[in-house]
Amino acid sequence: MLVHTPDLVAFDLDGTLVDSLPDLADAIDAVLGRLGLPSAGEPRVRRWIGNGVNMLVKRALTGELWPQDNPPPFDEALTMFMDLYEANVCNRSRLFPGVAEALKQLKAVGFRLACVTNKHSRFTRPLLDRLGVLQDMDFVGCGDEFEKLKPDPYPLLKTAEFFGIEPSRGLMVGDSVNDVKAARAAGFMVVCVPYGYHGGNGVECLKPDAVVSSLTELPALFKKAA
Ligand SMILES: O=C(O)COP(=O)(O)O
Ligand SMILES: [Mg+2]
Repeated sequence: MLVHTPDLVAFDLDGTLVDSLPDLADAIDAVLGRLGLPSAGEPRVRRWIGNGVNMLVKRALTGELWPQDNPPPFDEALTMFMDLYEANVCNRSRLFPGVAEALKQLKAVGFRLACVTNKHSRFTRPLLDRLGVLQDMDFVGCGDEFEKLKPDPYPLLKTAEFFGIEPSRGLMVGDSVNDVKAARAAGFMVVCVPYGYHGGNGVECLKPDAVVSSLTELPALFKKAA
């Protein structure tokens, strides 16, 4: 349940708006292959998405979820991944069901919409554009454009500032612990989708204000709010 109807709805990208796993996994496996390392495959890459591109590449090189240092050959692997994924950012990636309709509907009734992602700007706008939803966003903030990534509240606080709204009037819609922690620390409301890349446990464990199985359920949720 939401305490009130939001003035601003900020969406996470990977695992919330877009099922980007197939293209991310293909690019990671291509990098690993070029380095003579065994491929990772979609189930493992799924768990590595969400903390930005540097962390994704580190995780792929080490196989660890929380690697300490930059493992060699990190710089080479990162450059390779950036170029490969940028060139193949939307081969198999698709909007999750209901996303296009929900964004158009929310926009039509006057909500301000943003995409606040840890994804790099080299991938984010081209991907949203290819999937036909970039024009629905009043603001797009990417991982490399903020001083800190989610779960830090900084990206959401900057987004609220951009719109000139109180953080308590903002809603974050996301798929992972990073989104919930960022929203709570910023003072945003938070709703989760269960279909994304949230690791092993269900999103209910993250204690969001609500869980929606499709973004098309958001308007009904807002109607019930004060
Ligand atoms: O890890 C990433 O690059 C993107 O993650 P996000 O869109 O879920 O914030
Ligand atoms: Mg996500």
